[in-house]
Amino acid sequence: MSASATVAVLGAGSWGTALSLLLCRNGHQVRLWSHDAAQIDALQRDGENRQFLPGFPLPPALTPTTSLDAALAGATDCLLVVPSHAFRQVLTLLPERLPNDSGIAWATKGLEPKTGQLLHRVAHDVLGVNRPLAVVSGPSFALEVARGLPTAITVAANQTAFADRIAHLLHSERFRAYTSSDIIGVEVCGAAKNVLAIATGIADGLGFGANTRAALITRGLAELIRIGTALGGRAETFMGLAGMGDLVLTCTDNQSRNRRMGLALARGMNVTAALAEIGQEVEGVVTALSVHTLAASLGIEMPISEQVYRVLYEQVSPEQATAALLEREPKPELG
Ligand SMILES: NC(=O)c1ccc[n+]([C@@H]2O[C@H](COP(=O)([O-])OP(=O)(O)OC[C@H]3O[C@@H](n4cnc5c(N)ncnc54)[C@H](O)[C@@H]3O)[C@@H](O)[C@H]2O)c1
Ligand SMILES: O=P(O)(O)OC[C@H](O)CO
Repeated sequence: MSASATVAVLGAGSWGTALSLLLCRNGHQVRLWSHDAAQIDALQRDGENRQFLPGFPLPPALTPTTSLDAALAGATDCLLVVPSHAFRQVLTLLPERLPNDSGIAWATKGLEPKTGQLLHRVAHDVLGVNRPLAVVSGPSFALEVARGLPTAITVAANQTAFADRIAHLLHSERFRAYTSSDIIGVEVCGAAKNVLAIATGIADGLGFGANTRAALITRGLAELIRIGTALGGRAETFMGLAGMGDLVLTCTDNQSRNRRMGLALARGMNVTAALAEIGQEVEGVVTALSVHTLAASLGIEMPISEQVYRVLYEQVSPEQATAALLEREPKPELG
């Protein structure tokens, strides 16, 4: 655990709130910002985040605010936890409010929806390439972190000292933070695993068994490695917490909104209705489109992710998508 810091956490959904609780438990002060005044009113009134993470009282060290100036003034650290669709928009508000050399970390998992860019590339666009940047990723359901259940994640940064700083802020006996220098690999894992979690939800929803689930996870990992290494990530990253760890977590547990999207699609629900039922961000829906475009432009085969894209965007039924996967010709497993 590091000396007491003042952290601006930008994004007050379930993950921003859970990380804020963790930081407060670690002895830090947190300013939790939301763009939504009604949400901040509710946090102040209820003393908890009833909408996104009910049942966890907000400690005195946590100050909810709708003012970005108040959140950032004098903050020692800044952690973005907004959905990927809001990432650039929020990032753009930061340079005029932060010293030029202050680092920025994020725990968002996804690609920029309109461009398919990795989020550190968006950060380069907005902030330049010299600032310390870090991404926090890995198998971590907000609810379990809020409950203090043991969790391990990865912090990948462009500067070793910055990875160490963010890891130390988050690290505790119940939350192990490992460091990495592979931002690309860690970002690809966090984004693309969501598409594979939708696939596994579909398979489980259609009544396929444990064999199918294991096959999807393993062949899904091969897809992650293929696209991630083509984009410049290191192969070993995909075997770690941000890769295999998060893939297994989201493919196997119904706390995952992406997996629940797949289960809903298998019940015959359309995407809009399923999103409304889930009521929270489901990053894999837009990421499936970006992965489809990226894989095509890189000439990479991602058959499972491709079928998820077809179900989401081309009115292919879950049954047809499954049949298309099963009808593929045999091929060598490796290579
Ligand atoms: N929930 C988890 O367990 C978990 C774990 C790891 C990573 N993540 C990632 O964290 C990110 C946030 O997810 P979440 O689970 O907290 O989402 P959530 O659905 O719980 O909450 C979304 C939050 O984003 C805010 N928001 C929406 N549009 C915004 C905008 N334009 N500007 C600013 N804020 C906006 C909403 O007000 C809300 O507070 C996602 O990328 C997700 O993949 C989530
Ligand atoms: O609920 P999901 O599917 O967005 O997954 C949440 C986290 O990414 C799990 O690590």
